[in-house]
Amino acid sequence: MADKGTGTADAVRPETPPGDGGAALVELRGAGKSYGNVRALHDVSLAVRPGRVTCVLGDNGAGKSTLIKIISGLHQHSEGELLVDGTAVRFSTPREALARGIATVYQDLATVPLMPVWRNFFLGSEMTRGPWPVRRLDIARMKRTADDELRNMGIVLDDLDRPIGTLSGGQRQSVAIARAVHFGARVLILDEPTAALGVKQSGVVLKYMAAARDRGLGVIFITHNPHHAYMVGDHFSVLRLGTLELSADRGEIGLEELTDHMAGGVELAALKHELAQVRGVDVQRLPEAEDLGSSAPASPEEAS
Ligand SMILES: Nc1ncnc2c1ncn2[C@@H]1O[C@H](COP(=O)(O)OP(=O)(O)OP(=O)(O)O)[C@@H](O)[C@H]1O
Repeated sequence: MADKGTGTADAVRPETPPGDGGAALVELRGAGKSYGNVRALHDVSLAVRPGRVTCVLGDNGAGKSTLIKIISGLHQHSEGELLVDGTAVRFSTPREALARGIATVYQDLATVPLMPVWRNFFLGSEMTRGPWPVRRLDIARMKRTADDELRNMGIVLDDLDRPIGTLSGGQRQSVAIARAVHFGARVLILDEPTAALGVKQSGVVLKYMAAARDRGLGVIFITHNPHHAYMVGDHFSVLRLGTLELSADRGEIGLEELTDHMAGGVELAALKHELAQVRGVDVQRLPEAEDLGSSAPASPEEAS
């Protein structure tokens, strides 16, 4: 199929998956969710395997948020099954999902901008020393551990005392990924981590997403950008109006075809056909489907 090997994609995403897939960490089987009489998700099946990036793509309203809310314990599915390590579960709270190693990094990141990087790294799980009642924060150990963990992921920040709000969006996302890895995530859900970022910063985040995958995590990458998905993805699930429109492994689909499956390809062709009937509209000047997605991320050289 077309366009399997763009140079940039190969650089971030090696052709041979680092993990063989293995048994699914998390699986949806015919899962669905209705909000009152709005059916947001219907009959969706998806497997998240260790050492692999599973991309969930879809346009606005496709059901991406609903899907991650089910897996992360914010909402319960109203049809089908959610399995963790092969056993059917029904989470009541995000804490229950976290206890099973399912961590979610949301776009807003829930950080405290004025606090230092190391403090945000441990927010809510601070290290302490000394016996009660003279127990104190173990600042030196937290700084050292945060530095080690960030370096292990290849993230080098010159000063961990900097307020996290002064880091770039890509760096903040990267810190959040390293944090989830440190606190034992086995499944990492990333909710549109590149949506608000420019080309270079998107490349940075994709690089650390690949690093988490290389450490054996199962990564769920939510995005509406097929270019970003194709840089790191091992599997692609495209949602449309709440149902699974495509489910394909990397070897089964090229970037061009993936882009066509996203809103844009088929609709644009139909729209062009309609517009061709309207006087004064030059359909030849309309963009092609692939031009509609936001720009592809930087090459890793540029991104590093
Ligand atoms: N709490 C809710 N109550 C009623 N309807 C909802 C609720 N949350 C989502 N929906 C509806 O479910 C459908 C899927 O929404 P969802 O937010 O999962 O899509 P999405 O792919 O994440 O979209 P976006 O990219 O715009 O965030 C939409 O039609 C939406 O209006």
